[in-house]
Formats: sequence, C-alpha cells, structure tokens
Amino acid sequence: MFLLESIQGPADLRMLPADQLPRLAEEIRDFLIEAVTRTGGHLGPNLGVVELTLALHRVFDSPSDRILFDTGHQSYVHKLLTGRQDFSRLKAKGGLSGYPSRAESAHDVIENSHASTVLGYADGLAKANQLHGHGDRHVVAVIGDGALTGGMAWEALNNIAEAQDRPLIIVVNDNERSYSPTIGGMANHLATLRTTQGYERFLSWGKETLQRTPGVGAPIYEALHGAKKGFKDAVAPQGMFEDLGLKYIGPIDGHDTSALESALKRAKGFGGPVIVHCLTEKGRGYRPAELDEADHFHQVGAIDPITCEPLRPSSGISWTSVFGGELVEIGRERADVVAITAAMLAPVGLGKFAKEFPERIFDVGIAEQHATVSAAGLATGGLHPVVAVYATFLNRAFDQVLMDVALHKCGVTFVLDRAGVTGTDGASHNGMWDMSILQVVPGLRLAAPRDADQLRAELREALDVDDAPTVVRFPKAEVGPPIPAVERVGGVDVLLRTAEPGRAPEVLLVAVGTMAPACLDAAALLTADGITATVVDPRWVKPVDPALTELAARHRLVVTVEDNGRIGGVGAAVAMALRDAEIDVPTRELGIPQEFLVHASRSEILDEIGLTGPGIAAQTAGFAKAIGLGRQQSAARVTSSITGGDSQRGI
Ligand SMILES: Cc1ncc(C[n+]2csc(CCOP(=O)(O)OP(=O)(O)O)c2C)c(N)n1
Ligand SMILES: CC(=O)[C@@H](O)[C@H](O)COP(=O)(O)O
Ligand SMILES: [Mg+2]
Repeated sequence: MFLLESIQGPADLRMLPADQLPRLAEEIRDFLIEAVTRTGGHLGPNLGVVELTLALHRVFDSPSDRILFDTGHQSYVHKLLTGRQDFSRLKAKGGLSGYPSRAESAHDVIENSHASTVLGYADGLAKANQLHGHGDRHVVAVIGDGALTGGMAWEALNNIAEAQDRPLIIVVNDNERSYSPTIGGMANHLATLRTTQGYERFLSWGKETLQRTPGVGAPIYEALHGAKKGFKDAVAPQGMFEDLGLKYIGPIDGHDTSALESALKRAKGFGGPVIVHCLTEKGRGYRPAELDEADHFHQVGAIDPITCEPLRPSSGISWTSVFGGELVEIGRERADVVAITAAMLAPVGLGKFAKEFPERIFDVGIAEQHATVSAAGLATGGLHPVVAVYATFLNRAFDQVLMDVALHKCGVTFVLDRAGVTGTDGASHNGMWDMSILQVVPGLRLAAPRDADQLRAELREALDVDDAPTVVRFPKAEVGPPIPAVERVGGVDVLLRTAEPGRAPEVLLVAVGTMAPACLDAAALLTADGITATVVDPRWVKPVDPALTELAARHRLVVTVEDNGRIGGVGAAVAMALRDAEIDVPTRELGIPQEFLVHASRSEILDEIGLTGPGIAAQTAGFAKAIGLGRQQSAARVTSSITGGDSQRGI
C-alpha cells in the first residue's frame, strides 16, 4: 500500500503522476476488500467509486470546493484520500463512521444517510457561494441512480435548473442498482443513455482517426458527430436533462480516471448546472461482489475475503425473516394483501413474498412518500397493502401517513424493521422516532411484538384492520425465545408477578416489545431489593389499552420501558392516559435519550443508556426508593399486609 500510504490528503493525490493512478486504484481496492471484509460495511458501493473519487479529488479542491455524497455509504474512498486510513474499527464504537462525519473531517458535509438529499444541499451551497461572491468555489454532488428515484432529488433538480448562471456539478454514479437493479422510468432513462456509451467509444475512435485523415476526415467526423446527437436523441432521450435546462455530459466510463477527469474539468468550467453521467460497476474489482446477483455486496458483515463465509455466523433467526415468512402464509390466505418496498426488497424481508406473488409486490424505488400514498390508493382500491420500510425512513412519509392514509381511514399496514437502536449505521439510522411521531396520528394503531409468536399474531391483527393505518415494529436483532403470558388482562399480557399472592405489588413494569426480556430480568433483580413488580406487555401500545390504566391503579409506581426516544413515546402516552383517567400513580419513562446517538453496536448503546435488565432495575429501584418503596419500607409493608392496613385490592 505504498502509494496509498503516501496520500495524506487531496494535495498529495493531485501531485501524483497520472500514470500511477491505476496502481493507486488497485491499492485502494485491495485495502477496501481486506479492511471491509474484516469489519463489515458497504463494500460494493465503495469498490464502484474508486476511480470516480480519485478524479473528483484531482479536479476539485476540497474542502473549499464541496464534494457531497448522497446517502454517504459510498464515502470510504473519500475518507482514505482525506487523511483517514485506519479502518480497523469502521462503524464500531470509537472508530470511523460508515458515513461522512463533520466531526471527523472538514472534507465531510452530509452525515445523514437518508437518500436523495444531496441535490438539495448542493442547491443551497451553490446559492451560498453566489451570495458570498465565491464564484471560484465549486459544489459537486455525487448521487446514485437509486437515490435519483427519490422525490426530493427532483424537487432540487427543478430548482437547480432554474439558475443557468449558478455553477453546480451533479455527478450521477450510475451502477444500475440500488440494492437490486434500480426500477422505474428514471432507471430506464439512464439505461437509454448508457446505450450510447458504445457510440461514444466509436465516436472517440472516429475523432482520433478521422481528424488525422487529411481533407475528408474532419467533415466525416462532423457528420458522424451530428448523427450521434440525432442518434442519442432518438435512442437515448437525454433531452429530459437538457429540457430541464441542465447541460448533460456523458455517459462517461466511471472506471476510466482520465475520461472522468476530462469530463469533470469540462463540467468545472461550464459555469452553470451540469450533469456528468458516470457508468460504474458496484463491487468492481472483487469477483464475488461482481457476481453477487442479490446486491453486489451492497453491505457485508465480517466475512472471509476468499470464501465470503461469515466470520461470526449468527445462530438465531431475525425478526425480518419471521415477518417475511408469516406474510407469505398470509398472502396464501388473502388475495387482497399486497406488499410495497422502497428499493429494499430483501433487507425488509419481502423476497419470499415477491417470489411467490410477483404480481402483488411493488418496488417503488427510494420513495417512501410515494410508497405511502400509493398504499392509500391501493387500500382505496380494495386491497390491503403492507408497506415494509426501515423505521427511520418512515419519518420521510409522516405527512402521507397522517393526511393520506389516516385521514381517509385507509387500511394500510406499515411494518417497520430496524425499529429502536440499530447502532452501527449512526444517528440517522436508529429507529427511535416512530413511536413518538405516530402518536399524533388519529386512528392509527401501533403494535410492538415481544417475540416471534406475538409478531405473527400482531401482524395478523393489523391486517384485520381495514379502516385505519396499523403499524408493527421490531428491531435489527435476532428473535429471542418465546415469552409466554401468565394472563391476558384486556389486551394486555401479564408476563410476571413477583409479589406473593394476596400482597399488593409495588411497581408496574410496562415492557414495550423487545424490552420484555430486559424487564423480566429487572423484575427479578428488584426482588433482591425487596421491591415487588408486575411485568406486562401491552402488545398494542397505541391507543393505550384501558386495561393498562386499570392495572396501573393497583400499583404504586408505573415504569414504562421502550426502545424509542423518550420524548412523546409510549411512556408519555401512558402517563397522559393515567392523568386522563384521574389515576394518580407516579409514572417514570425509560427509553432512548432524545439525542443523535454516536455509532456503536446495539448492545453497547442499550447498555450505555440503561435499557438492560440491570439498568432498568437500578433506575426503577431509584424511583421506588425515592417514593418510599422497597426494603426500607419492607418492615412497614409486612405489618400493613398482616394487619390489613391500607393494602390495595389484590391483583
Ligand atoms: C430514504 C432512504 N431510504 C432507503 C435507504 C436505504 N438505502 C441505503 S443505500 C440504498 C441504495 C442506494 O442506491 P444508489 O443511490 O444507486 O447508490 P449505490 O449504492 O448504488 O452506490 C438504499 C435504498 C436510505 N438510505 N434512505
Ligand atoms: C445505507 C443504508 O441505508 C443501508 O444500506 C444501511 O446500511 C442498512 O443496513 P442494514 O440493512 O444492515 O440495517
Ligand atoms: Mg446505484
């Protein structure tokens, strides 16, 4: 890695003779394969942008020129070239983020990994440059073909095209894939542009050869070039970009650094909005990735670089696979059930459903807002759509959930995978928002299953609701063992009572979804503190079940525990329900601090924020003792239970 190690910043790269770039690209690929197979990460996307990122940092002068990456998962090469070559703890606690990070470098701008935002940032930064009179500074936005299917990209393009005098360079990194092949009219359009590539090569040969031919050479070339324009307009309606008022350069071989530098220099000098359309290959240079039909190694876990076998095989089954399997069973029973994915068919578990019901699956691209409104349409048309997205990405479709699905009382079921702490993908990936923002949606019902059986049951219950949105949410984790209920009170499952029969329990532990195992552990630990507890799983957390408020009335303290932000979550809703029912029992809410969490593993973060058995027990004991419960009261409590003092109704 001699050459790569000599690159401590873009200036070093720009001084490198062009004939050493192929070797540097090779070293970078070797580095990525070795490092990312060891830690896990977005191997495919980054192998695909090696030459592109080299060309970007040779033509532009970051950070005074801003080089922006959409989604940011393809910024590893950018990091390598901007002084960050220790990938030993990539995406791990204390290590490099898997996305750009302003805390890591002045070269980084966009940290949030929600797709299709880069053109918006670029529009704003270009306007800022213009207002500050920084005409010499360039804004370069790198956007994937997948991200281009997001509506926000088109909102930005509409504005960017408005100002013909505002320099802005859009680099389309077209590898024909999101995870799987990119869908939709945009992808088809890009495909037709790709077909001219062969024509481009033929023309560049023609230009070299014919222009060397004295006399007839030049006119023949011009005629051919004219034909090309006609051909491209006929076969490859690039007119769309040019009709928008955007200069189009391409398609360019995205692995030919010289061609890339030439195109980027032309774009740099254009003085207005310009698109450079680059053709790249996801996973380039690593045969297993190139051959991987699923997603060209979009994101890999830690794997053996030779065999591609996981270095830490997981033994359990994921929540995602339980959902995917049950939806196939439901699909066999109900022809009205259809499914929608936003460019993440396999990651959200819809692969089996798609295989068995190809006409009942819709991949809308990275377009969660459209997915939601289209679902409202499908429901209005008499079907029951299941919209499967990662919890954090539903944020983008909040208004559509509220004003399209809920307002019209549409029976749409949202399945939110990666709910709660995800961890290693950083702050923008934690699914810590849904049980807060969805609280305000009238009529919406939300379930948080505690185990596989409840996931199957609650998914079926959700699909039985045809006049309101329903939500089922679960984490990025393996499903634990079944957690049986000892009793169902209303819609609430009682999981454990530690108070002896006839004695009033003190704490009601409300375990939301996958917090059940930790709450059961906490109840056992509280016993050692002389604090008795009842652990319940509300199953459907919105609306709050009246049975839960009745149970609360029989306890002296209510502690809710959720894998969601504390603000406006289930705990807040339960506390309000108790107040509304004039039940004056103190409540405490345990959850994720309302902060942007720095990347680390899910277990490390849960431990840090106290959402573990010991953490919940310690916090609950503190709350209990502060109001006189627990061991110091145990003597008095024993007396009152014997003398029938102010004991409460038994459970
Ligand atoms: C709003 C949103 N939805 C879904 C995702 C999940 N996601 C991450 S990368 C990716 C595919 C991006 O494809 P593309 O833009 O073509 O980039 P490539 O990986 O091909 O380089 C998706 C769907 C996301 N990051 N943001
Ligand atoms: C960049 C992006 O949004 C996804 O690729 C993200 O990395 C999801 O990873 P998991 O599918 O492992 O949760
Ligand atoms: Mg792509």
